[in-house]
Amino acid sequence: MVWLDEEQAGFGIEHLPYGVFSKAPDAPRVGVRIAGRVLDLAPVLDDEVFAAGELNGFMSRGPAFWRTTRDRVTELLDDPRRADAVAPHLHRIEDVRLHLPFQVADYVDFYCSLEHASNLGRIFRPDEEPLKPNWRHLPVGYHGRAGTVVVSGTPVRRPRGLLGRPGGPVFGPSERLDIEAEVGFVVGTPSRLGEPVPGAAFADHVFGAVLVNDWSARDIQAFEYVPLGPFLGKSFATSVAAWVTPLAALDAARVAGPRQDPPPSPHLARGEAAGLNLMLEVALNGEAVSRPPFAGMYWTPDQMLAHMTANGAALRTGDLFASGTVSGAAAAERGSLIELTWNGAEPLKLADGGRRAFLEDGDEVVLSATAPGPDGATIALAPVAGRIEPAPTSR
Ligand SMILES: O=C(O)/C=C/C(=O)CC(=O)CC(=O)O
Ligand SMILES: [Ca+2]
Ligand SMILES: [Mg+2]
Repeated sequence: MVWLDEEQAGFGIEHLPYGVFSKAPDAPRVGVRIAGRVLDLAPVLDDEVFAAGELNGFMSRGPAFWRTTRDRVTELLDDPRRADAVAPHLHRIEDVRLHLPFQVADYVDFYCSLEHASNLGRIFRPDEEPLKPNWRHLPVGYHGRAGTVVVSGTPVRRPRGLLGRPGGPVFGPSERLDIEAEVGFVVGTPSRLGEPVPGAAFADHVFGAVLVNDWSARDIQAFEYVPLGPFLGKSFATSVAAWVTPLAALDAARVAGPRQDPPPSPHLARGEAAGLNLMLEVALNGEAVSRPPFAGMYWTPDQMLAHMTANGAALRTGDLFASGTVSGAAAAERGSLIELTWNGAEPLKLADGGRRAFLEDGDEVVLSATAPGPDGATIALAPVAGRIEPAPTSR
């Protein structure tokens, strides 16, 4: 098919992620990505739910509707006889603006990588056991700030905050600005308050996955977060990719999670092949500095869902829950600079001759990921990018 000639690896017909785009003077609306193009869904599917500037309405309709939509889009794009009818509704990605794909309801950030949690324990609490006693019993998490989730490409302004100093804290620009490479899951179907959602119901509620960069100011975080947890050190911006990969596109990427010892409580029992074989990449100013593997995450996404609703907390359309930093066992698989540079003690040596302990103004970070697709194809999760801007100078 003519528009598939310029196919970009990972965005073939087996992927079809959803996003929100606009082309002046028209208002933002829902599109599906195929190779380097966006298909405008409202006119081709003749449904007003796609004429909205967010995926929430579509996502709230539930899994049967997600499935028929995906089938219809696949058919439309696959059938050469439809090409003339579809062509006017396909736009080149370079010609459109991409928006935050969904209105974020609640944002939860987990801490599911054993390697990441152990590394941070060693760095922040060198005199203690790296893992707290609760860690192997539940996926530890906290509530983030939904209103500061931004779409890929949005500049990230260096935050200011109280930084711990021997003579007492001083207020100033963070000197330890970091990234966290994470995978986020987006809730489509809500649940009722008071009714826990078991992990087995994951596909009934979760619409899809996005890459997340949970920017973290380690110095602000270190001073503020005992005992209630991360607050301003992580709430200045959290970036998500512009395209949400539907769960159905990740079927071939499903793998068993690692063995859990001790076995979790029955309400957190893990489903079969509940892990995802995603290979992440962290690029700093165009240079790959880490390749974190998601397949080894100790707590799997179904367990995150079961845990966050175990007390009866309701799910809302647009809830985003992220895995926490993805780190593997090898040094080159760590998903944050604080781990890659061991809290700045071992700066990264970059190809351009530069060194980095933490992020400098002007640095650009791009997270990307690939996963096995059907029939040997590869799925590329859409990248999430952000560039650091200097801290504000006024008080
Ligand atoms: O272990 C700590 O004290 C701090 C951990 C984090 O900052 C990690 C976090 O936000 C959760 C995650 O991304 O894994
Ligand atoms: Ca995080
Ligand atoms: Mg909120």
